[in-house]
Parts: sequence; C-alpha cells; structure tokens
Amino acid sequence: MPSSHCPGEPAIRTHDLTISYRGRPAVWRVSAEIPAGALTALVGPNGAGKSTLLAALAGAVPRFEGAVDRAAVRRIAYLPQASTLDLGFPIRVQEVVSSGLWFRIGSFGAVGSAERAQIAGALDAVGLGGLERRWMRELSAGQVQRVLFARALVQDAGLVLLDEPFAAMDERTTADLLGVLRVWTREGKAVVLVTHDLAQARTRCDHARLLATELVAFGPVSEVLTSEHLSAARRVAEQWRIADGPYRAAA
Ligand SMILES: Nc1ncnc2c1ncn2[C@@H]1O[C@H](COP(=O)(O)OP(=O)(O)OP(=O)(O)O)[C@@H](O)[C@H]1O
Repeated sequence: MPSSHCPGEPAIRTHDLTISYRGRPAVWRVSAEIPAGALTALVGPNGAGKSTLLAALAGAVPRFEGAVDRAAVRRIAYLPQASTLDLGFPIRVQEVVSSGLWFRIGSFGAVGSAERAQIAGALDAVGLGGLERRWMRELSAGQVQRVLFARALVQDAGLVLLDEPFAAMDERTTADLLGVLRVWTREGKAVVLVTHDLAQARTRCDHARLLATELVAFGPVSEVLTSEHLSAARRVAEQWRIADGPYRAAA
C-alpha cells in the first residue's frame, strides 16, 4: 500500500486508516501525510472516498480502524459540501461567522466590539462586507460558501479542510477564494481541497493525493495527475465498486 510522506513536519497524518459503511470499505488502509504551508488537492473518481477521508481528518467520523494523528494542529476548520448544510432555520451571517470564535469566547460568550470588528474584517476579505445582519437562507450558494470561508478566517485554524467549495461558484468568486487559500498557505496553514477540477488542481495546488478507496498516488501535482495514474485510479475504483467486500483484504 503506498503511503504519502512529505518533507518537514506534516500538519496531520493517517496511518492505515480504513472506514467502512455496512461492511463495505469507503476508505481502505490509507496512510497519508498532509504538509503544512501547502495546498493539497484530494482527487479521485465519484465514490472514491474523498469526502469520507476529509471528514475523518476533521474528526467527524465516529468509527474507523487505524489512526489519525492531529497532534501538530490546534484548530481545524472543516467546510463540508454546501449541499449537506441545513439552512432551513433562521440564522444570520454574523452568527455563523462568530461561531468560528467559539474557541475564544465559548459557546455562550458575548461577541464584543473586538470580535465584531474581526467578523466585519473577515466578511470584507471574502467580499461580503456589510452583510452581517443578512439571513443565511437569503444568500446564494456562492455567498454561503464565502460566509463559511469568513468563519474559517476568524477561526485561524492550522488545518483547513474544504469539500468541493467551488462547486456552485462563478469564476470570479473561485479566483477570489483561491487567493484566500494562498494567503493561508503562506501563513503556514495546511489546506486540503476536494475537487473534481483537475485543471484547477494542476495549476493552483502544490500537492495531490489520488484516492480510489485506497491511495493510488501522492506527491507534487505534476507527478500525481498524469494520465497513467488517473486511468489506474479509474480501474481501481471499478474493482472496488464491483467487489463484494474489501477486495484487497487478502493482499
Ligand atoms: N453515510 C453513508 N452511508 C453509506 N454509504 C456511504 C455513506 N457515505 C458515503 N458512503 C459510500 O462511501 C463511498 C465513498 O463516498 P464518498 O462520498 O466519501 O466519496 P467521494 O469520493 O467524496 O464521492 P463524490 O466524488 O461522488 O462526491 C461511496 O461508495 C458512498 O456510496
């Protein structure tokens, strides 16, 4: 099984991580490291286990085998796919962004003038200045994503995990937010981006992890996103899809 090691101290690493749903592995024996100060693309065919692996890195998967070592990061920002968010209840933009400050003010802590200024600054940075009082349910999908980026900004996390954040976004918004990601990596944060946009991964990311239930390839994007590796990933994904159980169990 390949295991992706990176130079320097990784922000997070998994060891032999397996996650199954009703006995079927979604992620199989993945040993991977995510480098600090870099943008890592997590790519692979549909159903390859990308969202499951990302959720496990965030600590949002209750049952798994193997290990996830988060000792090197104090705070993690996790942006699941926008479609999984329930915006049916009344909540304002300011409340969502301020939830990123819970580590500082506590769940019931008051938002003071310093925090309000920080929230306003974060909304400015993502192009939503002045929308603090807007209801979340009144926002477009792209604006919702910007709000979630603003929350990650105030959270000041060392590891930022993003699940297809640009799926519903226009080019301008995508370019703006990719710029935000670049600022974060320059500050030393580790950023993981689940994406199906291979052109974007090639041009905007530093590293890639190619997943097809198991880890197929890892390293700098130019070495990972080759046609050979991508066909291998499709083949491996198909084998996992038709297998009854963990087809590599005997390997
Ligand atoms: N809650 C769940 N219950 C049962 N099976 C699940 C669940 N979540 C994911 N799976 C299965 O696990 C596998 C991996 O799913 P996952 O969403 O992690 O893949 P993905 O690579 O993110 O897919 P996509 O690119 O289509 O978003 C799939 O076969 C999926 O059907």
